[in-house]
Amino acid sequence: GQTSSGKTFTMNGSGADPGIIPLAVRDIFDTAAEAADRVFLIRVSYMEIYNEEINDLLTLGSEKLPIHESLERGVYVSGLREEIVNNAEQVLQLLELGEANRHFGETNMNVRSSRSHTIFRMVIESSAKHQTNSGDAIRVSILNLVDLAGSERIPKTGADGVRLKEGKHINKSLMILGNVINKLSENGKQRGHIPYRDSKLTRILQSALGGNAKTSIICTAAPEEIHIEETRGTLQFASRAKCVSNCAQVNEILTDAALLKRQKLEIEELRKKLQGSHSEDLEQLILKQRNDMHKSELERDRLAMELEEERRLRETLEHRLAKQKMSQNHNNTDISVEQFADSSQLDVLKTPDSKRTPDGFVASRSHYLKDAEFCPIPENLGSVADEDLWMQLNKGCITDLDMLEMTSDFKCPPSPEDTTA
Ligand SMILES: Nc1ncnc2c1ncn2[C@@H]1O[C@H](COP(=O)(O)OP(=O)(O)OP(=O)(O)O)[C@@H](O)[C@H]1O
Repeated sequence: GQTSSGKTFTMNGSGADPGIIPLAVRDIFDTAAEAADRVFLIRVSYMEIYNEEINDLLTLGSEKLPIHESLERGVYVSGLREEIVNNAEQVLQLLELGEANRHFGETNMNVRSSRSHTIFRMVIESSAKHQTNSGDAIRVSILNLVDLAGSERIPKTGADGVRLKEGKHINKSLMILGNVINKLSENGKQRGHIPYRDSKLTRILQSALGGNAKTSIICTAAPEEIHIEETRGTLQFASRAKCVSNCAQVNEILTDAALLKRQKLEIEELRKKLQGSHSEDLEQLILKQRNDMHKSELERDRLAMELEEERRLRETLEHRLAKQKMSQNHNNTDISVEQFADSSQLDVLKTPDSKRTPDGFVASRSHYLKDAEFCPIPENLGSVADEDLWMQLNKGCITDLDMLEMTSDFKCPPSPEDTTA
């Protein structure tokens, strides 16, 4: 608002009618007292920007403090005194001290015109009294209560000399504040560069204007018609400022211990999630491996049974061969087993067509020895061999009798029917 429209009065008020600053201070301490589960540390500072220079209002004779910027603290005024306070009264006393140090000047429009912008700052830190799952996080809030010097028309204020110089600085910084607000109120992509650095006021209030902050602006206007231009300008500024939208979040600072504790919790949660997501896959894998193992066991049992069967068969045959050999040794006229050295002949022992007798073996198979050389018919038998007699003479060594019929020496006796005919 223009000069003498009531900005300082709105912020400070009077004894009987306290302004925003004393009301806010009391409110903060009341709220802190209600939050029984948290401990608070509150610090205050009070500065003014006079002729584009920063003065500490809580330190007598302090002038021209520089602005610095760091990753940890952001933009800050170096060397500014910060007082730790425990109650509202303490703060109000400091405010009084600051007011006494502030630059005021008499103009045609205001006998006690603010010739500087002031920033009263409260830094409120809090942490949980008792340790919680979220660790020892410290919440940090900063409350800036700003009283601007009023814009002024030089002819109206009648400023000259020092007042004129002050007025120029005031107007310039207010114009830059207007530019910053205009830029911030533009659509995100069209915003472009925001000229925070063009004035100390906007630089210090950078985070409060367009950063992680909630900002309230009170505009004051003089009702007289003569000030209509200034009132119009004030209202234009207000309508632009309404378009700025910020996104405020809770600021937390973590101590090393709190950070470690949080990270441990996060790791634990992630581990649980990881186990949960893999358990189904693992179960399926285990099930498949069990099935495979079971199949392998069945196959192994089957092979073992086959092997056992083979072994038993082999033993039986070896046993028979041994017996047959002994039998052959006792009867030289019998066919010797050695005659069957040819493996193809030995194979007949396994053929299903073999006529099995406990002590005998099959001498031949028709498809192995087509001429039946294996079974010379004994001389005393003549041309016809009776099956029983053949077996008797051969001591159990029987041959394929069907094959005998095909030998050249074998003459089949005529059947009784044929003889009768
Ligand atoms: N609401 C109000 N009730 C009573 N007095 C008021 C009110 N608003 C302003 N005043 C009085 O008007 C005068 C000018 O007010 P104030 O100094 O607050 O104006 P300002 O906008 O801060 O001016 P400047 O920009 O020049 O500092 C003061 O004497 C103040 O006490």
